[in-house]
Amino acid sequence: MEKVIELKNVDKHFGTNHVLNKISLTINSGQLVGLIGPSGAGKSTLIAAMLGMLRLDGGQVRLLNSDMPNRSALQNIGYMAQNDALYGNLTGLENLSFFGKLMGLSRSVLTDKIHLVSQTVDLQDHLDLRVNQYSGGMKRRLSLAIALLSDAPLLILDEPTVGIDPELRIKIWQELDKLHQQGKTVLITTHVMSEIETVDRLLMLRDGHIIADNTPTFLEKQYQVTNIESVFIKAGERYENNSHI
Ligand SMILES: Nc1ncnc2c1ncn2[C@@H]1O[C@H](COP(=O)(O)OP(=O)(O)OP(=O)(O)O)[C@@H](O)[C@H]1O
Repeated sequence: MEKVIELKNVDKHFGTNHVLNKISLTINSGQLVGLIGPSGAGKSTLIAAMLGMLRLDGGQVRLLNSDMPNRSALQNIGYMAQNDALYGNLTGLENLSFFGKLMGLSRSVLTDKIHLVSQTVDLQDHLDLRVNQYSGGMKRRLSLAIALLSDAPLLILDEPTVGIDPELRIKIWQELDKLHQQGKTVLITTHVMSEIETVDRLLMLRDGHIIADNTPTFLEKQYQVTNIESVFIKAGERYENNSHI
């Protein structure tokens, strides 16, 4: 199986804060991977490290067979950051067109894709509104739509469902499942534990370490609980108890 993301001993401090502690990790092609951890655990930092957007204190990252940082490798990734990078003075449609053209999509492909992704995130009726008139949730949805525009084999989505209503969240997960079934690799962070039950693999980050890495079913059995929220709590408690011995 092809390695899509490979981290070896990735290390990062912010001052005295050891955010990534020699993390080694491989994600294979076609996996749907959930990344969870308490607020401030370093999930966004880990993603930035994967994308080569961060100066590391140590370690190496390979992404889609390129050593990172590598600007051209980023063209093969649909990335959604936690902070929306949108043009407020442009409409939703103009934002989608702008980013689609940057991705090199032809006019006809772009028209079809915009139609598809704006329905996925339920923004089809708001595409002519300027983005600075969008609500926070609408901006998140537009950012997700932009990440879904490309046909990239790898999607990295940092908190795509924050501020999004439950019904639409289900629709978005259906779309992610579809992309997963098409063979795409998807890495997603979330605070919504219930939505992460269906991933192939769950990574739990705490104190700069991956403290759990397995299927949700395996982890629920291991911690003798019936949901991921309880795994999250128990794995955290076990880690805290062991780290203070
Ligand atoms: N540029 C930076 N300079 C200094 N500290 C930073 C910087 N970026 C992140 N940090 C710190 O690194 C730690 C990890 O931050 P990060 O944003 O990666 O966490 P997270 O797990 O994504 O959190 P959340 O779930 O709240 O989004 C936090 O303590 C944060 O304050």
